[in-house]
Amino acid sequence: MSSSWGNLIHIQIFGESHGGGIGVVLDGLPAGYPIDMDMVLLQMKRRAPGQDLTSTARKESDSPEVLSGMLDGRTTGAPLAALIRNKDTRSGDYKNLMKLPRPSHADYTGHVRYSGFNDVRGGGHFSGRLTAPLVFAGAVCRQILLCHGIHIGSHIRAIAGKEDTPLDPVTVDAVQLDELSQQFFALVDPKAEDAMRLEVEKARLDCDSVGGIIECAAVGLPAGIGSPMFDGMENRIASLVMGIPAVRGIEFGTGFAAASMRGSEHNDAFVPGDGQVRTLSNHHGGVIGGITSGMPLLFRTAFKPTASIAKPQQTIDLTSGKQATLVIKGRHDPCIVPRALPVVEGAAAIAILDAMMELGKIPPYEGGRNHDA
Ligand SMILES: Cc1cc2nc3c(=O)[nH]c(=O)nc-3n(C[C@H](O)[C@H](O)[C@H](O)COP(=O)(O)O)c2cc1C
Ligand SMILES: C=C(O[C@@H]1CC(C(=O)O)=C[C@@H](OP(=O)(O)O)[C@H]1O)C(=O)O
Repeated sequence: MSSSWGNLIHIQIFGESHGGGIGVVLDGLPAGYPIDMDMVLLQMKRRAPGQDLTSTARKESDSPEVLSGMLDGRTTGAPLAALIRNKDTRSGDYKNLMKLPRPSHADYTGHVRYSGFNDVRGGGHFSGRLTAPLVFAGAVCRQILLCHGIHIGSHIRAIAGKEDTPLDPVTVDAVQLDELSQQFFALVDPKAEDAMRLEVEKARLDCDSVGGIIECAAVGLPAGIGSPMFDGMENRIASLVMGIPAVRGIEFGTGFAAASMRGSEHNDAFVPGDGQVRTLSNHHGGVIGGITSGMPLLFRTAFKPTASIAKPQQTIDLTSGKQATLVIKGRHDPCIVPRALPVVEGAAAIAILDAMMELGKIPPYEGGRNHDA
């Protein structure tokens, strides 16, 4: 399976939802950077299952065991490997799904692609659970970026059509993003929470699910990071974000709405700023020609409603080829969005760090260690 990514930072994610564990190997990290494990654990906790009624009831502590690549709280430059054990598996819930694939989950396509040998339990390697190691990798990368003044945060832009106030693409700053990136149900306007939760709860009680949108931003990024065509900043972020299970789309800046604007409306006028060129508006979302402009980088990600719902559904019996009725048992997120916030932020951090390293913008920590000093 193809679960490796990166040019300079290379990540390899392994494991299955109901196997012994899941994990990540992060290769190519710069040496000497301090990693605060409490900050890593905070991000792991934001994503962990079993939080509240918006999430699956499966309980996992998601504490990563760091096997290599760190010494005395700093990166050593060797591959950083982390293992997260699976504990609360209930594989009996998946017995009928071996032959009755869930509509909109990967049971059927996985069955065809891997000749029926794929592990369906808990979604196997397709599971949202595999985003735990992605969050670990992202939490490490974002701390390296923080040493260079780059801050990343996100909020729930919408759930089931109930909207939060958008981030201001021009004035969004480090303080706002740092605050958002510590919260579970992160919102710009906390008043939006009740209406969103109500939609999730209504869907849950209806044996159904809902989707939503996450808006993510990064500030402090210098201008000039990225490349044209196939290696642009958008391409790199999108390739990781689209790898997050249940993601259906991503748009940068004004995104699809740009299609119905005039050039005179959409163009962002250049103005002199504090020692750097800025733009008056930020429809471009911080990236032009695949290269960062120095303005806040901003994108939105659409999540579909969770596939596994408790309502009876129509499917095919893979053994007989006949139509069948499926009733899914088990513990599922009625809405994936709240737990996906640190996943999206982590994906952005990995992509940005990789792009910066490629241009030699991430030096060894403080120029390296002098053991004689
Ligand atoms: C954090 C997270 C939790 C998820 N939880 C569930 C879940 O409980 N039930 C489910 O059917 N899908 C869940 N998903 C989504 C599925 O894993 C995903 O829809 C499936 O693997 C098919 O992939 P695709 O939607 O990207 O095509 C979750 C995804 C994420 C990111
Ligand atoms: C375990 C997690 O989420 C799981 C993601 C998931 C899926 O199909 O993606 C299905 C459920 O698995 P299970 O049936 O084993 O409870 C979720 O609980 C996690 O995010 O850590």
